[in-house]
Amino acid sequence: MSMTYVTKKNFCAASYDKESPEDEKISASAERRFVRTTKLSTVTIKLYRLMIVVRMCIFVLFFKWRISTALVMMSSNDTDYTSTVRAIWTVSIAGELWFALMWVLDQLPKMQPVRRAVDVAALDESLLPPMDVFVTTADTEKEPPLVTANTILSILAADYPADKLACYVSDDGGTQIMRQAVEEASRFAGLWVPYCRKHGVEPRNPEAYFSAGVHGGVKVRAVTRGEYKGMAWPELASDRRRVRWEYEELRLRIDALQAGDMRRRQRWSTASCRRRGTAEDHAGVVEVLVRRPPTSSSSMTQVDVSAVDGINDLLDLSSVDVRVPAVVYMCREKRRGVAHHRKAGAMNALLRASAVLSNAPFILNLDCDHYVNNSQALRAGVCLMLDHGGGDVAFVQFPQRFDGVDPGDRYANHNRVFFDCTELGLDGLQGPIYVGTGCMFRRSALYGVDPPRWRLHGDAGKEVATEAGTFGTSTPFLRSVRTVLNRSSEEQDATYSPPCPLDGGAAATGWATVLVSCGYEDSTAWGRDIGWVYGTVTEDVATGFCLHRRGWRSAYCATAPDAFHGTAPINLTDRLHQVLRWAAGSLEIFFSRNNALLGSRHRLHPLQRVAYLNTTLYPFTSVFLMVYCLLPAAIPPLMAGNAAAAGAALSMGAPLASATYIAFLAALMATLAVVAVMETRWSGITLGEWWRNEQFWMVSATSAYLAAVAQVALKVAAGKEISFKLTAKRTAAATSGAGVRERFAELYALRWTALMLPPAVVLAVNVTSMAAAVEGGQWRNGQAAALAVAFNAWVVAHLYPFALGLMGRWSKTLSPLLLLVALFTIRLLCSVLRLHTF
Ligand SMILES: O=c1ccn([C@@H]2O[C@H](COP(=O)(O)OP(=O)(O)O[C@H]3O[C@H](CO)[C@@H](O)[C@H](O)[C@H]3O)[C@@H](O)[C@H]2O)c(=O)[nH]1
Ligand SMILES: [Mn+2]
Repeated sequence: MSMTYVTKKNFCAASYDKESPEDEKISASAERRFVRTTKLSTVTIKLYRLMIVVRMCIFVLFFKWRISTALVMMSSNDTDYTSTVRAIWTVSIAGELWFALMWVLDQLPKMQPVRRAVDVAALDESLLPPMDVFVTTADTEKEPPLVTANTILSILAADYPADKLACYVSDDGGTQIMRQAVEEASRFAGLWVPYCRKHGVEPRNPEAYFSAGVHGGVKVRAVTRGEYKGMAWPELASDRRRVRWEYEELRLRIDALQAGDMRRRQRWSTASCRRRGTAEDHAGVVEVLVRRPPTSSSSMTQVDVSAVDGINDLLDLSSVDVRVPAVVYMCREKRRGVAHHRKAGAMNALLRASAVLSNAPFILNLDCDHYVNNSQALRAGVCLMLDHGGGDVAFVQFPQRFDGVDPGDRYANHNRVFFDCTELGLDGLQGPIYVGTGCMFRRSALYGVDPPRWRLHGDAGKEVATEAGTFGTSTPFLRSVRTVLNRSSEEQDATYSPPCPLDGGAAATGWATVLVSCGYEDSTAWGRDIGWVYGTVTEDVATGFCLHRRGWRSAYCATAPDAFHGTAPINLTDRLHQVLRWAAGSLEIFFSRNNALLGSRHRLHPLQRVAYLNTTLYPFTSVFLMVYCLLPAAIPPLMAGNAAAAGAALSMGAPLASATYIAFLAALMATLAVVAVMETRWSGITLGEWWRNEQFWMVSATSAYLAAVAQVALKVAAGKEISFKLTAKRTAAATSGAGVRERFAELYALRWTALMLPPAVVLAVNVTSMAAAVEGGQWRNGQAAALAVAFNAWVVAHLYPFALGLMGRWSKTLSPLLLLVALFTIRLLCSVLRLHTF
């Protein structure tokens, strides 16, 4: 089966591109070509680059003119108001400079995209390396166990050798119901996995598979005879019916578990005494629920897994591989008063526990709601890792795609501009930024070693591994680290067999339990130099940055169909909390030792550094935006009683200069639009998606980003930690069968009206003070007014999704209120322009 995957390839600066002797050795021994790369050099991309350069030239001319005019205005004014006039000009120009800078930081890293096709069919079965998949879950209320169970099932059923795959579930909530749910899922896997293999069904998440076609409006994915990939078409219908029946049973059982748990809230008891534990205080547990199956796939007989008891009565699986990959349940120890570092802490615990159980050279991380949507996804990631030169790739980031977003995507959940433009653009440099779920890692990279091309003497990792001060004191773990670091990248494929059989032996689980105890990381380098990075709520960006800074590359892997699917927060409360967390986390990174401007001058690609600067600075724009929008309104009160000074502060003086200003404004807007159109052309996103993104950016900038700046200011000044508020994951079941209106009912809740206040106040104040100025004849020159109105119109236009959310009934048609706002803006613009011609 051959599938075409389109992504883009990493290129570092030419000087880095020299192959190390080790690389040459590898290429000589095996000509590995799983990835085909072509530089994008269409007319569109050339025009795109040209327009970016043109716009940057316009910036230069604009600021030259703007600053010189300002200097003239400031020097010719010697009234009592000189300092105020000066301050207003300075603030105003500072705002414009910031907006220009942020645009440049955002655009530059996108200028060199390349296209990459991954050839999964070329990847021989024997080359597939062992893979550990980490699933994180933290709260059974916000993250229903059924969702996690489905994710686990999709992983177990992925098209990957069962003896090379292991699924680890981290339960940060420490609830026994989660463990039971994982066990239920593992048991059902005994039926589900062989069924998927027999009929080649997709997607391999039972909930998504069985509900395809149930939801109105949601894409239907029923297999037709033409697409059928399995081995017994006539049997498909009856097998499907039986498996569906069993799945319904599973669903009822897990729902019943959850209903029962509501009353009892059973958690693992605390470590210190036999008290009942809480989410923040409970013992560490590691349990192998399904052991690793025997290696030989020729033994098609049933294996020793209780899960498959009696399945031959249900389906004919006589010629199907019925082996199920290993499943491990893990709950790290937590104690009150001891920092647990949120998801990063959970990932590090998983990294260590898996090291003594299976120690696979590659790791895939999926949040509990992100399931495998394309069963070949794991292989696609492996292609990028094993390709010639892939030894320098620390991680492969897949785009995040979401189910069940409202058809209009009014809160820009799909994030297409980020994934399809920014991440793709970065793939042409040193690689995409790590943004959490759907990311495959090279284990050795997480142990803090240099990538092969920067490794001077081949085995720099050896000394690191022996230091208990770096990795902690567990001898079995140090042994496993040494195994990983001494293995060359060539050996990280299938020629390597896992040292630990994952047989559920007491010794190994005992070691693992020690490794997930909460004191294990004390006085070690965990969270700083190795593993996932602590100190920020966006551990993903920080971890990726540390890897890139060491000289590692990353790769972007967009597959068709999408590799993984997850749920997105579709109500505004959750969405804004998510955006707030990302913004606050970014600023935390900016104020940490992982600031993009610091360190490793020669290993980080210059434009990669620019991208990280942009990623960690963007929330500040909200402050400039608010000040800039409010400024024109603030002038008349500041200048009360002195119309001449107010005029000086507001205007550029001569009408000729004013015409220049309008011309600049038009040129800047036009080039912005052209660049956007070009971007949609080369990346394949639609103009609507681009616009939605702009709109939601404005919504966030006038709300969540401001809050993030405040939160981080509090952290920097008073040390107040930023919390990780989990996003609620809905079950598809909760919404199945309902109409679009009911399913997105939350969107129409009026809860967030308060958020409309800041922009509404800005608009109202500006309009009132403008009207007053117009009446008083103070504004002989219309520039400041035009500026204020243009900005207000921009803000209002961006609040469109908001307005739609508030007025659900008219969401499909043009709402009367919006029409009113538009008319009002046009009227104001007309009067300002007329004013200008006087
Ligand atoms: O103490 C914690 C907190 C969170 N999680 C897990 O972290 C994941 C992400 O949480 P979610 O609420 O879904 O956040 P999102 O904003 O949807 O996630 C994005 O942003 C996060 C960083 O802010 C990344 O960690 C995620 O991988 C990325 O998908 C979930 O699986 C949680 O179970 C834990 O395991 N322990
Ligand atoms: Mn999530």
